[in-house]
Amino acid sequence: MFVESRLRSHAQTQSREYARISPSQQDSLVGTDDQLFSDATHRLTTALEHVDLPEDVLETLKYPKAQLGVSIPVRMDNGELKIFQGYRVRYDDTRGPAKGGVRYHPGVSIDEVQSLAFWMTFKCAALNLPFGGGKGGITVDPKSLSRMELERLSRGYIDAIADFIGPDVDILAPDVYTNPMIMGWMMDQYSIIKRQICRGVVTGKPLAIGGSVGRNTATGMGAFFVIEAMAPKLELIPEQTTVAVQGFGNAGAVVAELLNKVGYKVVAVSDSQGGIYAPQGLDIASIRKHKDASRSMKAVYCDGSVCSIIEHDTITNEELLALDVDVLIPAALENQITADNAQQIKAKYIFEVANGPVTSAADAILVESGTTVFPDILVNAGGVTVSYFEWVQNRSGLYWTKAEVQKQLQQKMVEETETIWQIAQTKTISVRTAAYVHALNRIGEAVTAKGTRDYYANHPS
Ligand SMILES: NC(=O)C1=CN([C@@H]2O[C@H](COP(=O)(O)OP(=O)(O)OC[C@H]3O[C@@H](n4cnc5c(N)ncnc54)[C@H](O)[C@@H]3O)[C@@H](O)[C@H]2O)C=CC1
Ligand SMILES: O=C(O)CCC(=O)C(=O)O
Repeated sequence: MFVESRLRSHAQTQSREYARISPSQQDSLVGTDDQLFSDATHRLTTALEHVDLPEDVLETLKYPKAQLGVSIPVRMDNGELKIFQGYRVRYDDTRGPAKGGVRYHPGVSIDEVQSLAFWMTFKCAALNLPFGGGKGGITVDPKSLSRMELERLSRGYIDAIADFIGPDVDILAPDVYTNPMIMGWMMDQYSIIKRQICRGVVTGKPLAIGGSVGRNTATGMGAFFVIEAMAPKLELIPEQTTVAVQGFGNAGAVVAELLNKVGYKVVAVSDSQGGIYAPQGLDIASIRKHKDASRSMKAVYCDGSVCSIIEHDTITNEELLALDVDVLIPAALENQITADNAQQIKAKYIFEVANGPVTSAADAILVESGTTVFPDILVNAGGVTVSYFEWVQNRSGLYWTKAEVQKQLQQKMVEETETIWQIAQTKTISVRTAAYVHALNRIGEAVTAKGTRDYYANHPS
């Protein structure tokens, strides 16, 4: 009875939100292609075998709490009106307001946003952040827009979703192809609508308007702390450890550079155009500098003011994934390692900096071939952890130093890595399943603490 009425409540929330979207979006919201989401929830089913939680908790977590699809009209620079499709999903808010980034990418769909919001729920619980999971996105190629068009689109998105978000409801942040500048526009637009300054509705903002130092590098740095915490247990000696990184953006470039700085041999890096490879190791700092300046993946070595470009061998993203390296770091998009290419993976360890880069079918193949996967909901959680610090700073009005942010981040990442590793060892389960078990136990505790909520059973309408 309880489960039924709770599910009815889910359905009512969703249909109210459906009413605000176009017929074509309704088709996509009900999910014509829900492969990614069913694959994401498969992880939950696996973890459930190792936790002792009431049926109600598990049933509730199979569905997003609320989802919104919007059409965003944007006046383009040439005078034409274009309509973009946007989404926001609040997956679960049992432990606190929903929290998660906004993605701008041509491949964004409701299925993808739902999956990303699902992962955020478990990520925030795994790290013990007082948040639930949310995510948003717009189906757009941001590289094809001018800066003014991008700003109009970002403000239009906030106009469309303003009633669905809030500093105590659902908090936005950057993800693929969004950045502090866009977060600044979003916070400003929300504040205009609410007629008051609302810093806490968006994290990853520019420092000048309430951002936190260290948020921009937090995802890569968090992943670095996870790898460093695991290195002694996995007997990884930096100078003897080769690394390949797919995706050279906010997350991938930072972890590649930090590893390189402490001696790891980063032999390959890539972006959406492909990658470069040097078996003797790349100088990541110089590649990053050049990429920032020219957007192309080349290595530049400078001696004083004289700089020269070194042409390295190029490789495709598929070739990068199959390199014979010790550590592989997918840091681009989901579904990169699937049943089709998992057999070609030679890396001993995969640290998932991207969300969902390894499918569950691939997971099973990797277990067979002896590759250990450290999951996204742990490895890339540094971003949302510093987002939490930013939200706390916005609420208190007291701003932390870079050293404080990094110290707190390191402490959290190392502590949860150790705990999850211990769960995996004790229960003889994969690190991914251990991370879900850890998160599920915390979510279960929160559900129990809130009581039975028999209100729903007594007020079925
Ligand atoms: N930015 C953040 O704070 C967080 C990001 N993540 C995840 O990390 C991943 C990367 O995100 P960001 O670095 O923030 O994005 P970004 O927009 O800064 O960079 C994305 C990078 O991936 C590359 N890329 C895009 N498509 C690719 C493809 N098909 N093959 C190879 N490379 C490709 C791009 O060229 C770019 O270098 C995503 O899965 C994101 O969800 C996870 C946690 C937090
Ligand atoms: O910083 C945040 O709130 C969320 C970052 C994000 O979208 C993610 O961890 O996937």
